[in-house]
Amino acid sequence: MADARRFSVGYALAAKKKRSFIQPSLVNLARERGIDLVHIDTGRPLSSQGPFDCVLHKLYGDDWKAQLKDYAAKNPSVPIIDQLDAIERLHNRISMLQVVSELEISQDKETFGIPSQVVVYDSKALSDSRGVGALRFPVIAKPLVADGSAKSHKMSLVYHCGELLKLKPPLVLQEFVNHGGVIFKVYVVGDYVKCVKRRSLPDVSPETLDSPKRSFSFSQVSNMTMQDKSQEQYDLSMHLEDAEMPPLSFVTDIARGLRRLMKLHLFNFDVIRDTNVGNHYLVIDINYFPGYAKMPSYETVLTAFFWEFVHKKKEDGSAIECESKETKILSNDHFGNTEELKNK
Ligand SMILES: Nc1ncnc2c1ncn2[C@@H]1O[C@H](COP(=O)(O)OP(=O)(O)OP(=O)(O)O)[C@@H](O)[C@H]1O
Ligand SMILES: O=P(O)(O)O[C@H]1[C@H](O)[C@@H](O)[C@H](OP(=O)(O)O)[C@@H](OP(=O)(O)O)[C@H]1O
Ligand SMILES: [Mg+2]
Ligand SMILES: [Mg+2]
Repeated sequence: MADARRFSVGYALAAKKKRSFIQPSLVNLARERGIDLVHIDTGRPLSSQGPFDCVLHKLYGDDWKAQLKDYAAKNPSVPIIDQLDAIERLHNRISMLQVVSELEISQDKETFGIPSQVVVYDSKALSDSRGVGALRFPVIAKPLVADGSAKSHKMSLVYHCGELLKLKPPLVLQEFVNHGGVIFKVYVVGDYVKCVKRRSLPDVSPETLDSPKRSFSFSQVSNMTMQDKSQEQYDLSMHLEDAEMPPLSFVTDIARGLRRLMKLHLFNFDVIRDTNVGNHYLVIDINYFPGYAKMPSYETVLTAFFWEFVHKKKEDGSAIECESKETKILSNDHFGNTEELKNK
């Protein structure tokens, strides 16, 4: 007999995130599968809302943290996607990438790592060449904190060390790695992994480095929408269409390893392929609860994820842990088709 029980997934999201993620197509598909997506009003105590079968959230600030902790203490059987301390690791661009070096994955044909980087806490270190260490220019200066603000996405590509003095710490100086102007974004939703291509910064030639070129600022280059014609031109010149994807098994291994170490269900990471090496990949960014609406078939994938989550809870009678033994794993092939792999 069909399961007539309905489930309620409470979501606490900033207005912009709500607009992009809570699309009618997702709400309707989830509803058809017996799952109601319910807005959480952060102006009222969380504990007075619900009941929920699980809580989904991406908000910053002490008030929300206190609300969620209070709710979790009063409702220990309601799973929270994801835990605050696990998410917080991604709010600092140093701790965010440390986890990559903890991955234990055999590296045969393809290898991976992170770019060389240093953290700079005060301006004095920028005028002292020891502060910059052995970094090779150009470097990308990234705000240390990744807290979802527009400021935290404002980066600078710096060609010469004299230009560093203009920057405002705390920041991370990360070696810029030539990667053919194409970035791979790997979306993770529980056990589901999807890799897509996006445009990125063009390579920097040795001639450019020899010229007195000035640093420049940019923000969220992979999401940039240029005027149609220039966008087309740019993608053509970068051979975006032709760029070879990294092997799916390789990115999936990294994704599953990161998921297990970080104890997170919802994130994406950015990977570039070092053009000088060819089969060496660098993880440069990890984002909690990214823009899933940009992922193909996001409604199907997210609905399946919620379904698994609430049913798992129902079967066990308890909140599920990140490392629980899942019997049904959603996977995807190179063509983006979703398939179910049983008892993997
Ligand atoms: N080390 C690097 N070498 C080459 N290009 C880089 C490097 N780091 C970042 N980039 C380029 O800069 C862009 C922004 O960097 P990053 O992804 O760290 O910023 P972000 O604001 O956190 O991005 P997102 O919008 O994905 O959260 C990347 O998408 C890529 O195009
Ligand atoms: O708003 P903050 O907390 O900074 O998070 C952003 C992430 O950093 C980005 O990675 C998301 O874009 P992508 O899904 O293209 O990576 C981006 O997606 P969005 O702009 O579609 O919401 C955001 O999720
Ligand atoms: Mg990024
Ligand atoms: Mg980011």
